[in-house]
Amino acid sequence: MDLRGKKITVHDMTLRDGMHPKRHQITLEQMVAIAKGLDEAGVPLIEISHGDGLGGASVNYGFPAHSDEEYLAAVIPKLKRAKVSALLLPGIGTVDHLKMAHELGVNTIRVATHCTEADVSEQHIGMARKLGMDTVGFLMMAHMNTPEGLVQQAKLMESYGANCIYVTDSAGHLLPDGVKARVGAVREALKPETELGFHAHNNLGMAIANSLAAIEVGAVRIDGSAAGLGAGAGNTPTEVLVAVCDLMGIETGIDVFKIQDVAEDLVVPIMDFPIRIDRDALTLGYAGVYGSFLLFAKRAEQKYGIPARELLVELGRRGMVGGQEDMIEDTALSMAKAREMAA
Ligand SMILES: C[C@H](O)CC(=O)C(=O)O
Ligand SMILES: [Mn+2]
Repeated sequence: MDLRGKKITVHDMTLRDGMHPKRHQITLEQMVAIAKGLDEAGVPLIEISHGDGLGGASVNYGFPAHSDEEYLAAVIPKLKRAKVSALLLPGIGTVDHLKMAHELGVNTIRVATHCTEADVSEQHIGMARKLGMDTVGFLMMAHMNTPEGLVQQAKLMESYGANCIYVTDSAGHLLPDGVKARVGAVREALKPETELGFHAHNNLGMAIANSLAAIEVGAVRIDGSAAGLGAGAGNTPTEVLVAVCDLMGIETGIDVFKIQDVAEDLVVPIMDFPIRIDRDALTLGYAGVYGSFLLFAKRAEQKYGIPARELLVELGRRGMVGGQEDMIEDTALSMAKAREMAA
């Protein structure tokens, strides 16, 4: 594929999706150091918030080391060029969170919904646009909708005021043809001025290939994460994406070696465990399960003795989606009881 001359905006997820494997415990010092490193490497847009978005601090999603306000207030003044985005899931984040982020200098708001529920994003997208923010609609678990279905959802978000729509492979389940079908269909259906983005998870080892497939059919914003720090087997590693793009003649504006150093010197040392495609992360991709369920399933394995892999397969079979985190423990409990009865 010849992608020479294309320009993309790399959007870094280390300090938001990376909060999942850190159990939302990144310190302010780590956050500032990594954000400054990303900025110096030329990353144009950096996402900062609880892993589940603004307002995610809760029993259901986990309490972070610091509030969204504290992270944003610590990082934003330290950046020279990079802009900051925040994720917001309606139902978790409120319009007040959105206003707080705007007041602290957040440039981009990404309003995330399940891929069949764009209608719940109207209020937040409308408010972000009213505030003059770069406003993105983020359709999660995109493998669970057809290209035609995604087009309808993307059009809704566009009609509410989003100037960019993301196809989000939350489970890392898509293969390049599936990415092309979805991103390509959405590209054809939206206004030419509406940008398209793609967010990958590397659970099947396809994050780079899928990101290139998305660029091929019109995505201009691509998410990455330094050293891949993100839910499941992580996101598209930003440093690998930048190197591959450089070789292919795709412009990112990011320094190939500086971003490697951020990954190696600042991000790998803070990992609580290696971000890799272990059997559980692979099962997320294989069974099409929401990336951030991984640690919940591993915890349930410890508590109820149900192997995380079996639990994840069952969650996939039941079609569980983000927001149903409380059902993970319920499912493990019922599987454990069923085993006890059968014994
Ligand atoms: C709340 C999720 O972590 C958002 C995301 O990054 C995804 O769906 O993938
Ligand atoms: Mn993600």
